[in-house]
Amino acid sequence: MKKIVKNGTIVTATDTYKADLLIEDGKIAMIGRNLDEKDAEVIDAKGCYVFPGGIDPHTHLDMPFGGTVTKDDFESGTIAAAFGGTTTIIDFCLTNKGEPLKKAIETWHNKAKGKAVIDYGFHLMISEINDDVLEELPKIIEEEGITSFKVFMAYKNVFQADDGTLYRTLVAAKELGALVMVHAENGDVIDYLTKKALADGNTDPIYHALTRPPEVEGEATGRACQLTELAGSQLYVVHVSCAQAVEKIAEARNKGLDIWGETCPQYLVLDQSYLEKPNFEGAKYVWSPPLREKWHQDVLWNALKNGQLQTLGSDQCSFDFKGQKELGRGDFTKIPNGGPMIEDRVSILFSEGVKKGRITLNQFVDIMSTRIAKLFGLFPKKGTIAVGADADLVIFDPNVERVISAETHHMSVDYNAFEGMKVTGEPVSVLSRGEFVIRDKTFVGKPGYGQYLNRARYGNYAVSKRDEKLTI
Ligand SMILES: NC(=O)NCCC(=O)O
Ligand SMILES: [Zn+2]
Ligand SMILES: [Zn+2]
Repeated sequence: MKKIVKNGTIVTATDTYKADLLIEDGKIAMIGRNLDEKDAEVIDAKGCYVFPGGIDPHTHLDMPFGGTVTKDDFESGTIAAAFGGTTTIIDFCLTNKGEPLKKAIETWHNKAKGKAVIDYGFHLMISEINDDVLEELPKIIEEEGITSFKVFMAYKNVFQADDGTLYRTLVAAKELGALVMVHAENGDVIDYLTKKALADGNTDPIYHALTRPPEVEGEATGRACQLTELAGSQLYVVHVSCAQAVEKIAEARNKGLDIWGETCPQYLVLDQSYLEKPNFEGAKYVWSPPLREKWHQDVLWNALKNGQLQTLGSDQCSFDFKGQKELGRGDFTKIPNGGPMIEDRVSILFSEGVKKGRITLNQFVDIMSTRIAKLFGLFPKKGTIAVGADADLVIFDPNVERVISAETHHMSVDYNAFEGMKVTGEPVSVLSRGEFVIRDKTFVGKPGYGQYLNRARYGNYAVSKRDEKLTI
């Protein structure tokens, strides 16, 4: 059945205006004033903004890590995402050295299939580059539409790749039309500092932050930028947390390099003192890079405002406090790294960003949706409100005030990192390809409704033959 969204204010990355939207066959069919309501279900968006659905470019659902598995899987994780106004996620597919990449991707498809309630794609972790990997990569781009590769510069002896692997990934990505993503922290220095901290008897959660100082993030970010320049390739730095990393990205962009930066809500509103909470509660705030001293928050907000950073990912990687974070009692290196962020990403950006005058409404849409769609080969199918685009829509009440809490959130973890935080604004209804997933703040979606997204190549490859099929 056709649907018409009426009386709302449409907001895109460039425009804010009052109009109705006609939805047909899951797509936006018409935008205009006083559209004919005949045979259509009318959705009243009075007093609300109508945004393109949020796109979360950074999630870890159902991921084994730190001797356990993230609590949220593709079902609970995508339901929580939808409640928060996100209609697309891109999750990280982990790979194992010596194993075909295709096998890892199959594993990830099996995790998501039948569970996701919104659309999803995958990034692919690159842990080694050899002849087998180089032979497989073009097929993975062609057949799977995975056009972004992730290299970890940290987590020594777990995920960490060496500089040669990063450089060769950058070269391959340039040739193939893919975007290389880096977790930029100097894993070798962290390894030394953590061993030293433990040897000195420093085992509390705060030492997670103290052994990963901002300089190790700045150094790795700068190194990744230099290697990108050398390879003539393109780079996306995930979860930027500090001034030192922003500085390196800004410097590289000023040189004209094709380098992008993402930050996360936790770095914008929480600080290092959270790791000092008593009774081991600091463990709830252990993720990498760690929370920083408060002054870094202003640097990150300014970077979003002036375009030095361009996107907001959640880095959703949730572990219960009880039984999971607690694995690290007496040894902070055993606390599984990560936090539950998928649900509050959009609301925090709106409340702390738009409502507090740090970014504009249109920048908000760009940062949480449009730019991400463009960088990761989903635009204009996703990330905007335009005729022909998927009807992924958020009807958002900008004035409602509420308090974030684990008691009311929809993630399956036993705490919320933003517990007690007052925010203004909330998604009322969320549609994915024209169907309600959230209706009047109630989940009405279906596990398995979410479709896998075969994404277009990066940048100028967007005109290639395969991508023409994806372009509307
Ligand atoms: N961020 C974090 O601590 N956990 C998820 C894995 C990663 O992104 O590094
Ligand atoms: Zn990371
Ligand atoms: Zn991550």
